[in-house]
Amino acid sequence: MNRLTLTRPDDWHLHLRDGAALAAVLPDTARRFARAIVMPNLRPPVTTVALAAAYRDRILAAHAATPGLPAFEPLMTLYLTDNTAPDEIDRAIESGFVKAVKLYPAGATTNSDSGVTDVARCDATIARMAERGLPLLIHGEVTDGDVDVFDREAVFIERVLRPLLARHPALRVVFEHITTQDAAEFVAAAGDNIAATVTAHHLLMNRNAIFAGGVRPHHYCLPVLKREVHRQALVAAVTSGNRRFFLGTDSAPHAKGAKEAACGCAGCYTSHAGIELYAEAFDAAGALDRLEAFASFNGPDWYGLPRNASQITLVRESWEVKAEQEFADGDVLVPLRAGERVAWRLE
Ligand SMILES: NC(=O)N[C@@H](CC(=O)O)C(=O)O
Ligand SMILES: [Zn+2]
Ligand SMILES: [Zn+2]
Repeated sequence: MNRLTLTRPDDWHLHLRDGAALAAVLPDTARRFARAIVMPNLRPPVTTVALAAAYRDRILAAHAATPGLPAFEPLMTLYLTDNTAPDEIDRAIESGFVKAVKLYPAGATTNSDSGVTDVARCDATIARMAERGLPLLIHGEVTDGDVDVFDREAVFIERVLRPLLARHPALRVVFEHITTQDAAEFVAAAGDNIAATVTAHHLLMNRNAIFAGGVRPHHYCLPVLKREVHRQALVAAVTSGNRRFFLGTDSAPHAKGAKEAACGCAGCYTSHAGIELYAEAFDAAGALDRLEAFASFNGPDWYGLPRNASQITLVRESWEVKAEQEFADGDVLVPLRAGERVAWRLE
């Protein structure tokens, strides 16, 4: 197969940032994806429906400022804090544009300082979410100092996620950017209320990529890349036909200077090849026929939204990724595969 026409996909986990950075990265997403679940980890975080409405307007303005882009709908999220009130959940549902609430364990990842210190403190608010069917999107890593960084996701399942679901069995959860066999098996064994997003970079790389010939800051993201056995388990999960796994790029742009530093930021930028990289991963697994469900059907079906009506076409024709691309504040960003080739091209 050298040409692949798909229902236009959606990105169920995306960082668009704000201001000039937003304007710089949004076109890459809008050329490929009709909708995206937009992460709320701005500074300050998007903690209320009012802040989400204003952020949504800035995204739509950035979209309108680039002529010729296909239509794009941002699906907004709220950043859960220890102080998020149950009423905010009602307001989120009434808004129509807030589709989920995001749980960042405090200190787990980029801009998570205002995150949740102990999820039990949020029980009343989470109970309201379970009652009203608003999904909780989870960055599933513990931050306890006694836990090895490569084990943070697996330990999160036992210490936090299972107890949370025991308290709220009807809660709808997306286990975000899963990176381990443990998480893939947990989701596969769970009920219909539990789903997961998987990034392209976790399908394509294992942890060797962080140290290939020297330290590679542009391959550092959270949760960090894992062993090959885990990468294989993720590929098996997304190509299994299970409808509770769907596409979420976790494209997370940072300025080049912030990545190439003594203490570099976590996040891989992948929106420039947001669907093409997944095509490579599915192709390598001999499962291109499963890509459309993963990229374009499973997400909207789980969220209860219509599938997109338009299509995109990918061709098996390699192209070279730019060494860097425009970002913000006079700095550039370094996209994944910078200076190297991607095997599939968007027509
Ligand atoms: N994935 C990352 O490594 N970074 C994300 C945050 C996140 O999704 O955890 C970011 O906002 O930069
Ligand atoms: Zn995360
Ligand atoms: Zn993310």
